[in-house]
Amino acid sequence: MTTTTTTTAETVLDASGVTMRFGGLTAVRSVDLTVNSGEIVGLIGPNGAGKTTFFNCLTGLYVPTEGRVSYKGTVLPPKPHLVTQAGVARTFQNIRLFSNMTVLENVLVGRHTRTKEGLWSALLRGPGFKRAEAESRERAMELLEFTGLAAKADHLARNLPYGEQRKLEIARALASDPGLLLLDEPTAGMNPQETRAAEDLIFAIRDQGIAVLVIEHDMRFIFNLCDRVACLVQGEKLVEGSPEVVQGDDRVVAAYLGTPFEGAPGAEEVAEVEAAEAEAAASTPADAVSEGRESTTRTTGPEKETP
Ligand SMILES: Nc1ncnc2c1ncn2[C@@H]1O[C@H](COP(=O)(O)OP(=O)(O)OP(=O)(O)O)[C@@H](O)[C@H]1O
Repeated sequence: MTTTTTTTAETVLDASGVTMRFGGLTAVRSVDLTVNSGEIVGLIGPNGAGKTTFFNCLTGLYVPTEGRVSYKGTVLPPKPHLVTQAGVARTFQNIRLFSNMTVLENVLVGRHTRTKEGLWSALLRGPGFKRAEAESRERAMELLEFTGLAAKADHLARNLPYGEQRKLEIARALASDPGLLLLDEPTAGMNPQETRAAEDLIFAIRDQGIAVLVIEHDMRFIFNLCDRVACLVQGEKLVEGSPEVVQGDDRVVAAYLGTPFEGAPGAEEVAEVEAAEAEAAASTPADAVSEGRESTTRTTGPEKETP
């Protein structure tokens, strides 16, 4: 496995031995991944490889069966709001906006982890609350400027075109002032122009000092954007390295095409099943005829006539 490590940068995210099982299914198996300050790291892999499950383990939505996730040297608590408070924000594969709230209100919701005013202050609307509210609005408007949505601050979220809804999700995530932003398929459903704009936005986010971990299926986007890319296959990290290294790795191509290769995650199990099936197929016809029953393993060809 090829690994590129930046030793001088601060480690922002350190996921170590993360495993997530759902009953008998191991969706993520012993995955290690770091993200350093100033980096954009990509997470790729075929459908069902475990990418979103891994994100859910990082953000407290799932409690990993095994493993540990640290942010800037501190182990993250397995509760989404505490993870956000610690400095890790995320967007979702399926857009999760408050569709009947305005664009500005959506960003203000994302701001709540950074406001200190409590319930009584909010109910009494005292000077502390008003000051905090004004600051939140100012910050939210800054973020809308940054993401190019300021002109639509008063529009209902549901009336935004799809690409802008994705941007709004990012603005809302940024409202919690994260040090690490996790993006789950940020360009899904976007046209090429919107995808290019999303790329520029993510570069700008990185330039503001926020490390980024991004899941994407658009390979051109990911290889253009990322400093480092990790490829998951059947829950295991198969390859990690620079975009050039990952792009040129035959195992990654094979994994996407579904071609089996030596050492592939799950390949041993597949080989065992295939061997057992071959053995059964070789022995079953004679047995089946002598015992007067049909083979259940054979799927093609007519039954052979016995003289
Ligand atoms: N809550 C759950 N309960 C049971 N199985 C789950 C659950 N969440 C995910 N899985 C399974 O875990 C595996 C990994 O799914 P996951 O959604 O993480 O893959 P992915 O790489 O994000 O896929 P995609 O690219 O299609 O979004 C799949 O087999 C999926 O069916």
